[in-house]
Amino acid sequence: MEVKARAPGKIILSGEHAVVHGSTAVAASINLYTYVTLRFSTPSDDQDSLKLVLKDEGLEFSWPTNRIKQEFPESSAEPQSPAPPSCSVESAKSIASLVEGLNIPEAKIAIASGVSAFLWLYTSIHGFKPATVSFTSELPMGSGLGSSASFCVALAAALLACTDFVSLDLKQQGWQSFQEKQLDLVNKWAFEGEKIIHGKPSGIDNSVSAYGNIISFKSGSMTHMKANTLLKMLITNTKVGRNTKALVAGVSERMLRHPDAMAFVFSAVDSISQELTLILQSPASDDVLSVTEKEEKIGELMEMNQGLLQSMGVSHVTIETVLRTTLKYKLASKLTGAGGGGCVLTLLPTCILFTPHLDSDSVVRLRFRCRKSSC
Ligand SMILES: Nc1ncnc2c1ncn2[C@@H]1O[C@H](COP(=O)(O)OP(=O)(O)O)[C@@H](O)[C@H]1O
Ligand SMILES: C[C@@](O)(CCOP(=O)(O)O)CC(=O)O
Ligand SMILES: [Mg+2]
Repeated sequence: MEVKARAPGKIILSGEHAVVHGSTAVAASINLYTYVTLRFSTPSDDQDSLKLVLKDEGLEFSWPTNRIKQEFPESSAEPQSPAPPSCSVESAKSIASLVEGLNIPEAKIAIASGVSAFLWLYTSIHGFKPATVSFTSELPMGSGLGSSASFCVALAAALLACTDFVSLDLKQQGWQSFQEKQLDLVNKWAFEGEKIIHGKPSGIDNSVSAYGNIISFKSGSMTHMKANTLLKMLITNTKVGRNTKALVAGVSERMLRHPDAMAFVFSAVDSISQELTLILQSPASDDVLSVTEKEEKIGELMEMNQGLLQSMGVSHVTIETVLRTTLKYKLASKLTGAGGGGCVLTLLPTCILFTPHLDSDSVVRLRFRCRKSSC
């Protein structure tokens, strides 16, 4: 049997980092996906191992089932419980020992946390059952678009689809969607995977990847938003690699050094996200002036959020370059995701016809034409 699953990446419109400390954040899913294919071995395959294939990276790993049994003597080839366990210190050691022997190339060592999350989710749900699991993704890894969460959500979805905890008609062709209750389960398992990759995730990335659309999120609880506002966002990838776990830890350390000042920063972010939530949900309008007014407010909130992200220490010189470039065109931008490089969001007013143009020096130049007669 072969099961394919996919889960989307995301942009965070406001509130990254602060959301880890209890502030509200707003995120939307995007149409770039991570895909996973899960195929359990049959006796004719003569394969007594668990294989992980990371197609985009050109990497393939394999663990003999005996080796997995040795590290997880309690595990069985069948799922024990629908509730996801947290990875204990003992289990983390076992996973580290399974990952250590892989000789991952130094340049791709960041992948180790993804492999660890894979091993934890796979062995917790399907024990030492032999299988081949392949991944491919449209998302740039480590760029703030939630590749880690979409990896965990897609994997949890495929693994759970092959259990009795989730009833799907696997004989049916084409994509099927999970019901709300099943998504809750997928989301809980994916969160355990994110914990392994991020250290201390807020849960916003896996939630928006699992449920899609646009959500507001605070202290582990999610509200589906009925957004009435069409927003056009340009995503610029600075191509500066970074690691969410280290950036999140850096903000927590700053919080410990300056608890009072940081509490004000987080509280300001909370107000920004709440105001953004209200604007996005306000009634739609065809009137160009009120649309422009809304967009100006959203742009201003994004700029304020960016300022607060700078004060958390998660901006980067390349992010500042994108901000300066877009500001020349009076466009508001902010980093999205963990920052430190990665992607930047720019709000494109809906009145603008926009043509991104890649010059020979590989720098994106922007060309605009305004549809409004007033500007
Ligand atoms: N397709 C994938 N295959 C293997 N690991 C992945 C994949 N996608 C994400 N990961 C894991 O997630 C990490 C990136 O997550 P993170 O630093 O949170 O950035 P982001 O989530 O913004 O892309 C990678 O270094 C890797 O460990
Ligand atoms: C910084 C943070 O708010 C978002 C991280 O997103 P990403 O992994 O950079 O895509 C962390 C979190 O909420 O778990
Ligand atoms: Mg991530």
